[in-house]
Amino acid sequence: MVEAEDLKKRRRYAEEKKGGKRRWGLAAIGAVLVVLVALAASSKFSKSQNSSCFCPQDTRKYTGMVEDCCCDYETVDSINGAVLHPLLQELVRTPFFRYFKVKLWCDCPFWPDDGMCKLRDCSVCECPETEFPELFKKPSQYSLSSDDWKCQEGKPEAAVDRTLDTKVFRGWPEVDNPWTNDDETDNSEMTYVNLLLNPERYTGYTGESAKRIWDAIYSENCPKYTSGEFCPEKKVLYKLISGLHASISIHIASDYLLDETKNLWGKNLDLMYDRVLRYPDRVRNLYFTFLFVLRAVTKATKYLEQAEYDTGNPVEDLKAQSLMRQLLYNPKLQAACPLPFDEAKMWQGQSGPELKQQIQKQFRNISAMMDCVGCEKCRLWGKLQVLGLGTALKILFSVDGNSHANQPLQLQRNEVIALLNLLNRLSESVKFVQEEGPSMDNRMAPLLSEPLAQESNSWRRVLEAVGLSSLKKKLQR
Ligand SMILES: Cc1cc2nc3c(=O)[nH]c(=O)nc-3n(C[C@H](O)[C@H](O)[C@H](O)COP(=O)(O)OP(=O)(O)OC[C@H]3O[C@@H](n4cnc5c(N)ncnc54)[C@H](O)[C@@H]3O)c2cc1C
Repeated sequence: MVEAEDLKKRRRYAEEKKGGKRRWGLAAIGAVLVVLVALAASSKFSKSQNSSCFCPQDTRKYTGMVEDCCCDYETVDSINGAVLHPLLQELVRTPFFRYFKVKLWCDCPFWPDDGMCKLRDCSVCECPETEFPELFKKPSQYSLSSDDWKCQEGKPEAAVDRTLDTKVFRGWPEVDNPWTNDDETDNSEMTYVNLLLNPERYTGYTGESAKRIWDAIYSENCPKYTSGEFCPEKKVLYKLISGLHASISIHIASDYLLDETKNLWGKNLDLMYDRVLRYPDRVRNLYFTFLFVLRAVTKATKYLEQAEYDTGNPVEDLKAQSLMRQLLYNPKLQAACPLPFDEAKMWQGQSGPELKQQIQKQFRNISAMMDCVGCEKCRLWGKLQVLGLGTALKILFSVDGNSHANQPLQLQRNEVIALLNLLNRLSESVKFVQEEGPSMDNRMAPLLSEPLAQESNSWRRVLEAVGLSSLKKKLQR
């Protein structure tokens, strides 16, 4: 009996002990679950606080109106893909739009030029004689030997005939652009460059020289506005430069020297993400700049429609004119985005005229800074795109909006070439962002959260030091 009683007690004790263990086990699992739920909730909270939800159903990161513009992101993407991009790609290949007149060898007015370009792709190829339109050609007494027309890569001092035939400007006025530093009416030291032979791509121009230029542009000439800034004029210059900078970075990343020994070129999506895609502000500024320049083109419709696209090649010149008309009068574009940017809202306040002068001076400084770019090809595209922006600013802000009665719009041939080539570059960049952005965000964002990207480069470096970059690469494979 005693033994049976004892046995029962022991069994009960064993059961209780087992139950106790189970309860402890359950409690521990519960605690872990609570911690996990809390972590998940807090990360969801922090994500929603940073407005960067990575939920799979949230496929569009950029929605609604592009800031200060009259067109939304979805429309920009669709109209760019269906109309603008294909037309612009063809247009910039026509002889009229592919030769750009530029002063490449200039002294930097701010500090000594310390070219940091290490690739031969840094240099600009001059136009081969066979490619040069008859009308652009120099008078015969000044003509060069065929050797002089060869690519002058790595030979900055090589002689280039800079005399220009005045017939080049037939039908086009000689006018200076008030927004840029170069005197566009001064043809001395100008040379013609075939843009198709000199694509905007990675050149190896980096380090202190490049950084100093961007730093000087941002800190001295277009400081970043505070988030509470209401004055649209003060934001415009910063957004235009940041949008252009984003576009340049995208072109570097999309045509990158992946393997120097094999001369292998291709996309560097990591770089595109690191420099642009992971900064939503930069992407937004790119869309803003695109719409701003598009508005300038559509505002100048009458002028651009009637201009002479004459290079002495009737078939190609007709094509240029026809493509231009298709762009200016495209019914899809007119219906979807009739007023990409409303310039009439600008300079309304009392200080309007003063503000305009100040911004014009700042932009002129930025354009002067292009003479300090220590890589020839970067300087070519820097100058072209800054002249394009200057032309957009001139069309939108230097001319009487409606009648052009006080100050009729007059554009130089080179301004039109710069404006349309700039629009094409921006259109390419918007397309890259639309095509690569969502998949890159999905791949990279969980590894590198947005506030980390924006605010703490040092944290990023720490994470990269502990192997985040190799993880990123593995995931990309
Ligand atoms: C006019 C110009 C044209 C150039 N063209 C070429 C070219 O054709 N090919 C080539 O290989 N290199 C070119 N470069 C060099 C290139 O732009 C970079 O400077 C270089 O590749 C080094 O890049 P980075 O990562 O140090 O950052 P950078 O691009 O030099 O940026 C410097 C700093 O500016 C800020 N920043 C970057 N992007 C933005 C943005 N979109 N908005 C606001 N702030 C920003 C960041 O704080 C960044 O650290 C050009 C430089 C200049 C000034």
